[in-house]
Formats: sequence, structure tokens, C-alpha cells
Amino acid sequence: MVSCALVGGGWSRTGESVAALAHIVGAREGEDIGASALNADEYALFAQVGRACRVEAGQRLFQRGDSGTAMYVVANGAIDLDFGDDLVGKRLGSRAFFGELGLLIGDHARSADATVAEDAELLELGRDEFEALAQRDPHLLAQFLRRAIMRVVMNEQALIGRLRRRNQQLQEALDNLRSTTHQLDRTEALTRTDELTGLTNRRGFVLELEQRQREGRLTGHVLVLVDCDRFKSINDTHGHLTGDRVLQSVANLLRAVAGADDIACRLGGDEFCLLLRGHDREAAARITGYIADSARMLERMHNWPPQMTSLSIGACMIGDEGNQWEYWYAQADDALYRAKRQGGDCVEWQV
Ligand SMILES: Nc1nc2c(ncn2[C@@H]2O[C@H](COP(=O)(O)OP(=O)(O)OP(=O)(O)O)[C@@H](O)[C@H]2O)c(=O)[nH]1
Repeated sequence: MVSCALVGGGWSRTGESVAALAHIVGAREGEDIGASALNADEYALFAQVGRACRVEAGQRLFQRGDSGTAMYVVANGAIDLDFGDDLVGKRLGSRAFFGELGLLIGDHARSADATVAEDAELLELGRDEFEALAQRDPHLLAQFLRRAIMRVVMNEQALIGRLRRRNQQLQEALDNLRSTTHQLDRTEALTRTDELTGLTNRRGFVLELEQRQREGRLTGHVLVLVDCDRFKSINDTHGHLTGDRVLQSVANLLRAVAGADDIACRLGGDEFCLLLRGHDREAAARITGYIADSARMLERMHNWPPQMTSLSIGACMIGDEGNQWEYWYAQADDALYRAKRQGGDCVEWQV
């Protein structure tokens, strides 16, 4: 912190306190209460009592957080005030005053760094000088005080306004981020979903298989491949819309048997699959048998137009031999091939 050399002076302590001056009446008409520079009369008064000092460019007068009890008036030269990241800095020239809160409040923590931008002459006023001002011209000092207080109030209001705007911008940015994340999640979910049936699609299924394999959770699952029998003839005889409805019925059947941790998937065309968890071979055989039986019964129940078709099913238990999921997929596919070779409408297991 700079200490000014005393050049002029002549002041005396009075019993009147600085604080007592702060409640003096409101602003008068035409008075520029927010101005940051003294008018000519005020400056002349301050110059009578202020301690004059010279400071050089680059010199630091005080920094943020310093406790200060003096205010300054720029006689000539320039001072920069830096309020930190959130506020715009200020360059002060002739007759501008700063640091007044240090004087008015006493032991106030400075809210800015004050640096000499160009060689300058300053007037420094401490408590004694200020009381001398009060003695010499209380009316002019009251006018100055009103302005100083209004400046603080206006700065506070501007700060609150800026913070409010900043808060609003942050809120908007957060809302945008939330909605973008939500859209990305939705898009990601859509890329894993089959449009016609709402089941997981092949991509989603493979990603899930890979993840369970990476986490060592695949062993013990049952992999079930399902293929519609003579589906092409449904399309040919009744049209694609009927074919679509049959595919949706197959999807509903698989969805109905899938538990929370199982995956029902449409691989594409009339091929589906199920990944079941937590069943031994016997329990899994009951599930695959139930699927085949249900499809057969539904096919017989509604055959014109058809709402279901019989199914060929190939299944295997995923073992712990350390094979990749593609190996088990090929095993289930072999079983499915055998089911097809037998004319469909049956379940084959790969041993
Ligand atoms: N309606 C409809 N048909 C589809 C869709 N995707 C594929 N298909 C048709 O499904 C038919 C599948 O025929 P194939 O692979 O010969 O199977 P299939 O007729 O069931 O013969 P098998 O499996 O030997 O019993 C093809 O005619 C495809 O055009 C779809 O989304 N909707």
C-alpha cells in the first residue's frame, strides 16, 4: 500500500463524527448524485485539506481485500481500478474519487485493486482530514456524501442486475443442456429400438451382449433364436400390413415372457431372439416350449387373416468356456437350423 507524503494541510479534529454526516438530507434538484468525480467547488474544498502525493505509473495503491481507512481524489494522471473477474474495470482521471468506503465505513476491505495507470498526483484524505472538511463547509460535504452513498447504492444495484442476468443465462444454459441430454438419450434409445415392434434391435442386442460379456455376466444366460415359419406366404397372401401385425404379435409374445433382466429383440425381418437370465436348462425349456405352444394356438385361433404364425426356435445355454458371444450365437443358430429342417413349429436345443 502507498503512503502519501504530506504536502499541504491545516486541519483540526472536531467532535463531529463522519458517521453523523451520513444521514444528512436527500439529494437536491439538478444534483448529479451518481457522478464519480468531484465538482469544481468540492475539489477546491478537498484540495485545502487533502494530503497531496505523487505516484508513478505501475505503482499499486492498494489491492482487493486490503483494509483501508483513506480515500483518494485524482488531481491529475490516471488510476485503474480492477474489481476482479466479474466486473468491468474503471480508469479514473482528474477529480475522480475512489476508496471512499474505507473512509466512511472505517477498516473496510477494499473491493478493487487500485494501480497507477499514468504518473499522477493524488489527494489522500483520512478521518482527520474529513472532519476538517466538515468544519470548513458542512453543506458541500453533505452534498458529496449523498453522492458517495448513491454511488455505492447504484453500484450495488448494477451488480445485482448483472448477477441476476448471469444467473438467468446460467439457468438457460442449464435448461438447454438438460434438453440436449434428454434428446441425446432419446436418440440413443431410438438407435437401439426396432421401429415396428418396439423391441431392442440387433444393434442394441449386440451392444448388450458385449457389455454383459465385458462384465463377465454372460455365463448362465440362455440364448434363444426365434424364426417365423413360412412368413413370406403371409405377406404374399394377405399383404405386408397383415405381415407387420403378425410380427408385432410375435414381439408381444416374447415381451410377455421376458423378465426385467431379459432382453427380447427383433434381429430383423422375421427373426427374433431372447436372452434369458437366471434359468436352468429345464426352466428355460419350459419357457421356449410355452412360446412355441402359444404361437401355434394363436395361429389356429385366428387364421383369416392370420394374427400369428408358428415359430421355429433354437436355443443354447451360455457356458463358462470363455468363448465370445458370437460362438454361442452360432450354437443357437445351429439348433434353429435343425428346427427349420424338421419343418418348423418346434424347439431344438444345442447340447
Ligand atoms: N410385413 C413385413 N415383412 C417383412 C419385414 N421384414 C422382412 N419381411 C419379409 O419377411 C419375409 C421372410 O421370408 P423368408 O426369409 O423366406 O422366411 P419364411 O418365409 O418365414 O421362410 P422359412 O423361414 O423357411 O419358413 C420376406 O419376404 C421379407 O420381405 C417387415 O418388416 N414387414
